Amino acid sequence: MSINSTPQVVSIAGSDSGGGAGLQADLKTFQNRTVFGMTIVVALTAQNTLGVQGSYPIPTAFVEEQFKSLAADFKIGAAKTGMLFDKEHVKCVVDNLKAVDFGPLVVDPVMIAKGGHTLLDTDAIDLIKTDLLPIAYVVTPNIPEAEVLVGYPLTNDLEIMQAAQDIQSLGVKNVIIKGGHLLESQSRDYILLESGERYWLVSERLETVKTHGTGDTFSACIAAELAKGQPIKEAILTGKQFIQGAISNAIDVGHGHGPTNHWAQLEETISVIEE
Ligand SMILES: Nc1ncnc2c1ncn2[C@@H]1O[C@H](COP(=O)(O)OP(=O)(O)OP(=O)(O)O)[C@@H](O)[C@H]1O
Ligand SMILES: Cc1ncc(CO)c(N)n1
Repeated sequence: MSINSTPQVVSIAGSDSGGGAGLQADLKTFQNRTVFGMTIVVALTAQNTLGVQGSYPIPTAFVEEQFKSLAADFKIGAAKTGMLFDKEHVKCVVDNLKAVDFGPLVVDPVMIAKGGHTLLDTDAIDLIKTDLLPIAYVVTPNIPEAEVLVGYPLTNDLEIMQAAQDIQSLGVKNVIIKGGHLLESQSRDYILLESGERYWLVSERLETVKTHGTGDTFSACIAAELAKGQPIKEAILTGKQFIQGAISNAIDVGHGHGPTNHWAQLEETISVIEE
């Protein structure tokens, strides 16, 4: 009888046919970080480095069937969510997560693709706040997503720090507000942990258009490290080191906002700045 001792992780998200974001980015990241990766497909997109040409939901009954298949066989040590499509799918994912033990949950509250295509109906946002975040261990909004979650603009550090606290008060234990959208010479992510510890993770901002799927790759790496039993602070640092390595060692595919390099190594030049 198997004791399922190899670290296992699942991504509950949408497929990116272009391979740089969504489930494909997650699986590539899991492979790099040497955890066994699985998927629960919530939606499909026709997508490339130029944008999202179309999207299509998987029937919720079939999303549920995938949950049941995995729960019946594997010992999943961590999970992440990405593109959840609409309210009905958020509810399905929440109900199913409550019925299984997939370990700590990383929620990447994916809303809009970098090219502007909607990946989550806006009327699903309330349910993310009231039902998904209370069962999440970590949430990783970018600045626009954090603004939607808190309902006010984030224009300076103080507002970002306040937003992290307001998001934590929705019930999620650890909050990371990603600074990839801040136009500064540094790329700074703000972290508020369950313990109350708060700090910025700072790296050199890389001048590139090849940032398709950065958020997915970052959160997938955190989920992979949690599945291996890493404490949250180490898992987040590894996520930042991995995304820095994946952006800086560029690959050349597609004609638009190219994907990151999922076979890159960790880039260790990250500073931790206590608040
Ligand atoms: N140009 C860059 N140089 C260095 N780090 C970056 C850059 N862009 C993003 N990052 C880092 O990548 C991670 C993801 O941040 P970002 O804000 O881009 O996520 P996102 O908008 O959710 O991405 P996506 O929607 O493409 O998945 C963060 O750790 C951020 O600091
Ligand atoms: C399927 C999918 N999930 C997430 C993102 C956000 O990067 C994307 N572009 N596509």
